[in-house]
Amino acid sequence: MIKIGVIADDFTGATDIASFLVENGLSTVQLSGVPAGDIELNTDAVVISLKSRSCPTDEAIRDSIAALDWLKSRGTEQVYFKYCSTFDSTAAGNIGPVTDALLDALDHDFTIICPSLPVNGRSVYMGNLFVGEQLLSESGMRNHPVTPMTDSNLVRLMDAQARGTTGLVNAAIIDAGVDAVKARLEEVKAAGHRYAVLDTLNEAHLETLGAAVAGLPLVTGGSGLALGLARHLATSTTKQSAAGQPTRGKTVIFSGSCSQMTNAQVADYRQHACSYPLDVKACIEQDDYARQIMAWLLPKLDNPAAPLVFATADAETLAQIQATYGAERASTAVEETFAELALLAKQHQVTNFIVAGGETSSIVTQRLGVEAFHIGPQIAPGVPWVKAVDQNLNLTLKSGNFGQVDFFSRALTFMVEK
Ligand SMILES: Nc1ncnc2c1ncn2[C@@H]1O[C@H](COP(=O)(O)OP(=O)(O)O)[C@@H](O)[C@H]1O
Ligand SMILES: O=C(O)[C@@H](O)C(=O)COP(=O)(O)O
Repeated sequence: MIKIGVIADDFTGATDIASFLVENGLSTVQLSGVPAGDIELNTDAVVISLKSRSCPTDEAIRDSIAALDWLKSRGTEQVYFKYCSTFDSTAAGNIGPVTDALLDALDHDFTIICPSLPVNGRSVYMGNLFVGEQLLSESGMRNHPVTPMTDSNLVRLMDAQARGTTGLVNAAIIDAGVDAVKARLEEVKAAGHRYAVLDTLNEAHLETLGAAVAGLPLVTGGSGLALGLARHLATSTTKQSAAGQPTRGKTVIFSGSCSQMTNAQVADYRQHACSYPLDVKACIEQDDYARQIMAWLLPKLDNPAAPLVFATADAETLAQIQATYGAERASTAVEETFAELALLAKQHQVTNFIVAGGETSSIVTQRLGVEAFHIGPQIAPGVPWVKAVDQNLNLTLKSGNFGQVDFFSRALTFMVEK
């Protein structure tokens, strides 16, 4: 029986939530999409990684329902739809429609919306999402290449995207404890709302919420709530991360995120290692571009400071590129170049991949053909090493916004001899 079955809308988000489940005592396996064949699993939690955040809505629904069917066939007690802690969604919005489709398929009519992750500065107050001290709409997320966020109000965002209406459980009620939250959820439901946004300011709130929503068939949110649920469900406090320990091998770093944090991380790492700036024009126009980059990488694969290939650009440069080539054309070409490069690197015996960016990580992992991961130690909150179950591959899938400034150097220090 799976205690928590997570459907994650991208791969970095999936490793993020898997790492919080593991850190808080639940054994967890992460799957790359819905497994095609039979797979033997004996874990408390399963996280299915999809690439459904910014694809067309009907595809996102189809993939999420396939994941749900698989989880139901395994006897999952609670389903968790994991999206970004910054509520990343396109103007048409996949979070609302996928939530509605999951509720329908579970024959249920109520769920909660909880994107917060206080340890990484994502909090919700009176239904408004903050990144550090800034409203979401005033943070770097307003310049995201694929899902720019220009509204911070979760009630408004849900009302625009989803079928039903949204109520609020505010911070004062959460301070009052588990019973007060349960009573308020009943009130929100009785008022005819289909969703309740949960304020969250700190870890104590997550623990209260974890206990209060433990019985709901479907919960939705970022990875923070997983901490609360895992602490409520786990029978031991031991971290379950030994199976994902990375071993030493040829290593590359790919950065496809344009977040402010990844820009700072790339600038920091470039001082210590060889780096290759991706040329977006060449990604679009040159069929053999990935091979050219592989030729540059080849003599550097055993460097103690692993070589870095980056598309990461600041907001102004990105805007110029998007104006020249179109946002979708540019991002698709960049993603495809990283995917081809990953496959070439694997053919040249690279076993360790450190990848920054959710969309980038999703396509790289899919192209490497990994079916399932063990979750290893956390390099930063929400960013663990993961180890392929079925091949000799160690990966770090870093959310664009997460990690310390020296994240790439830190990640390299975790590898041990086989
Ligand atoms: N220089 C660039 N020009 C255009 N698009 C880019 C550039 N660098 C990255 N991208 C695209 O931006 C998107 C970044 O998304 P993602 O990888 O999910 O990062 P994050 O985790 O920051 O959201 C990807 O589709 C990537 O291909
Ligand atoms: O919840 C989060 O912030 C992350 O887990 C996440 O979803 C990462 O997405 P990207 O920022 O696109 O890497």
